[in-house]
Amino acid sequence: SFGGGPDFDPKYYVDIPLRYSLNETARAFDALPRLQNNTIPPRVLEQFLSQYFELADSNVIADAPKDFNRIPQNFLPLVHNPQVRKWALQIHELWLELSRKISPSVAMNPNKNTLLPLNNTVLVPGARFREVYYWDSYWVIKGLLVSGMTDTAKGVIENLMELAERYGFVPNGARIYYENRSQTPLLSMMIRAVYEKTHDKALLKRALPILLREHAFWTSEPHEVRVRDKNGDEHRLSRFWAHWNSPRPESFTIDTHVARGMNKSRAAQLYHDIATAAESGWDFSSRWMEDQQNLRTLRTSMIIPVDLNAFLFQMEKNVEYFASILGNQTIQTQFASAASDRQRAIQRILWSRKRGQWFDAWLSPNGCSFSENDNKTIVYEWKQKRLTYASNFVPLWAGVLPKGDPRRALVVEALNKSGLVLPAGIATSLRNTGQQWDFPNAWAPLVDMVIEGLDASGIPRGKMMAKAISQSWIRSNYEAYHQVGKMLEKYDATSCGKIGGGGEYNLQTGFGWSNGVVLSLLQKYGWPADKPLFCPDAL
Ligand SMILES: OC[C@H]1O[C@H](O[C@H]2O[C@H](CO)[C@@H](O)[C@H](O)[C@H]2O)[C@H](O)[C@@H](O)[C@@H]1O
Repeated sequence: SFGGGPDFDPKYYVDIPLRYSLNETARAFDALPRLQNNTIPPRVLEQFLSQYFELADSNVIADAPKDFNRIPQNFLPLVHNPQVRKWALQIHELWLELSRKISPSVAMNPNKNTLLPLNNTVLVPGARFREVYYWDSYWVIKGLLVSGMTDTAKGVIENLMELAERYGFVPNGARIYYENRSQTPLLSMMIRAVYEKTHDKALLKRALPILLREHAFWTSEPHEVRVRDKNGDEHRLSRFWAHWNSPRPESFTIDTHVARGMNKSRAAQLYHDIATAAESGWDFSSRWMEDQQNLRTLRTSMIIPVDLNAFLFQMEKNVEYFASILGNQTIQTQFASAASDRQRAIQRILWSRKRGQWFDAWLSPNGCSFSENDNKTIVYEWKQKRLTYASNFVPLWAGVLPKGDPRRALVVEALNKSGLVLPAGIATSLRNTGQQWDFPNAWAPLVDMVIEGLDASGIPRGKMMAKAISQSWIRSNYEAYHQVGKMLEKYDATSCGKIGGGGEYNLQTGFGWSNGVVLSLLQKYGWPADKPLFCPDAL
């Protein structure tokens, strides 16, 4: 509905293509009649929209990828239960609903579209998310590989690489209003997933210079910061940082409401921390707030996040690996050393042996000195904020602790006792703030990283936990699918089949990463013929 009702979504309006030129549209808008309080009557505005704007999806074309087969060859060989197979095939079929080609009109008329042109098939998350998203694509690719759609997966990577060539980083999503920030950097993991399936060296050759550029983006100021450990040794770690200090166009009305009553410079700082939270993928969460219930106290850009640094460690290891395959010794050595520096920094700054997990470090805006190596660079003071979030366990997945390291057992135990492991997956945090990246929501990407981390830990208890979490997650997704008829963006970890909620927009359906995670977990663990799929209490 238009005019600020419960279903009003500002993103819808910034996504519609213009029918005429920007100038012509602006002139017509300025000429609209206003009420005494300078607002435009809703009906006049609606008429203006239908006259001057195209339909929302008129710049994309539904696409059936060539490598899609209704029954893929060798599909889920370990799934023996017919009910599970039937559902998995329904999920597989959803790739058709989420596949789009960008209309040539987008490249021809960039000023009439906020959508960015892309040459290959685009896989969107679903519903309001009508464009490709950076970190979502990793779990979409995992699912596409299970579906035997390797060429489509390569096309998704090629799209992201084209964006990275254009901007020097992969933007949050393929819209012009996402150009000011990136998102959780998982491009190297996507490339590794496809390489492990195809052994396609040409892909690695094409990707290597792009990954070097992406790495430089995350390891230069303002993303990179310097800190000293207790012994006085200096380390470099990274943070999220959007180049934006206005309301997000896709959430304009929401952001201006959050910043109401603030002076200009305080509001600009808040808008920056809002966009920075969007770069983290955790928009929004108590994780970034000074006062955990108050969005107005976001400090995202002054936090060194555990997960970001774990992802960058993984990127460094992947580049080292790709360079070794391509026979590029210089890069191999350079990235081996970057990875070991980051591993040391993560352990010295973010690790807590006592708590068996890693915590985000909060930078002090006032307490800082200058680097001894170069007396212009700031070295921040910092403090770990010891709160429980699913992100505290991402380094286990990223392999920050080497194989056989006894600290892995501490992490498994800490996760087991954390309160995050619930009957229907992994809660994002322990705090219910009404924000979507908090309790009780459980998100497919976090659940997948926790499961994969536990499974790879080499600790028998961790392996058992991984399997049990996978089963409860699949059951919960199925139960919700059975009720709603759709795959969802997020679920509620407290009860099997319960749907997620909270946040600034309504619960979305589709849904790329949820589909990818169910398929990849079914590929990994299978499902015996006699194991029931419904929630335990529904049996
Ligand atoms: O429109 C509000 C915000 O929506 C996006 O964030 C959420 O959806 C993404 C797509 O599934 C997901 O990647 C992200 O983790 C979610 O929080 C978008 O990424 C934000 O930039 C945007 O402001």
